[in-house]
Amino acid sequence: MTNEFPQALTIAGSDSGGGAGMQADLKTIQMRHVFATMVVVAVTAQNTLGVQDALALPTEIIDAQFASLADDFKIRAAKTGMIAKGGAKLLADEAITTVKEELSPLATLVTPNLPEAEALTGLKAERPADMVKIGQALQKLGPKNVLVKGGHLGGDQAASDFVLMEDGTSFWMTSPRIDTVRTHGTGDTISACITAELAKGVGLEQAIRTAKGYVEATIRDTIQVGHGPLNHWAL
Ligand SMILES: Nc1ncnc2c1ncn2[C@@H]1O[C@H](COP(=O)(O)OP(=O)(O)O)[C@@H](O)[C@H]1O
Ligand SMILES: Cc1ncc(COP(=O)(O)OP(=O)(O)O)c(N)n1
Repeated sequence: MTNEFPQALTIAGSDSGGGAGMQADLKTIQMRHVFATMVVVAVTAQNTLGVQDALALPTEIIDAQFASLADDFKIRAAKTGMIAKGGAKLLADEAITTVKEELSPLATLVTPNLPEAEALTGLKAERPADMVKIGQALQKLGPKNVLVKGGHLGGDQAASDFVLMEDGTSFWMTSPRIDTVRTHGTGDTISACITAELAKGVGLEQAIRTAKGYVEATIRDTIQVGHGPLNHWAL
């Protein structure tokens, strides 16, 4: 008997520009040699400059997509998320409470950027050390593991992310900050890569480290498309 090919799920919105959302997830998961399935929850009119419009899909068609997948696939890891870096309103205010109180406690890992972490905890990060307190506050909401992404600290500080694991251990992942504004889709890309690695059976810490390396490569190896998407072919 052959081993079943690893399968992962992304529950996401569509980005017409192909740089973030479910398109970034699909490209990333494919690059990790995992079969990607998708539940589309919204459609956005978007490009690498920003989000121009968005429409949430009716619950019935979202439920139908889950039912279709359940009938056919053996999904080993799933991800969701839809708040954009630029502050574009992809999630209704009342949904933030749902994310906090109902979704977070179910998660193996949450991967907020700093504006998202602030919305969830009320804590602001001005320097890397503040990210430790944020990680601890987030873990109290119930997710087992927390990855606080530091891309928004800006300035000349390195791109440092803080990880707090279920057993209380923690580690930093630091990479040189690449001097670019072309980072649209980085949040989706790092979490999709983690999801794909988990679907393959890789341990969580290794999956997170692999994803940090992959997202750095997608930012560094630029391609001439529009105003500059990530390069999901990067290795
Ligand atoms: N200019 C950059 N150079 C290198 N890595 C970056 C840069 N900007 C973001 N990153 C990395 O990309 C990932 C996502 O970053 P972040 O901007 O914090 O989240 P989001 O894309 O969700 O807004 C993190 O691992 C972060 O360290
Ligand atoms: C449809 C859709 N979903 C999610 C995002 C957010 O993507 P993310 O990688 O977190 O951040 P941006 O770099 O895209 O702001 C999105 N833009 N679109």
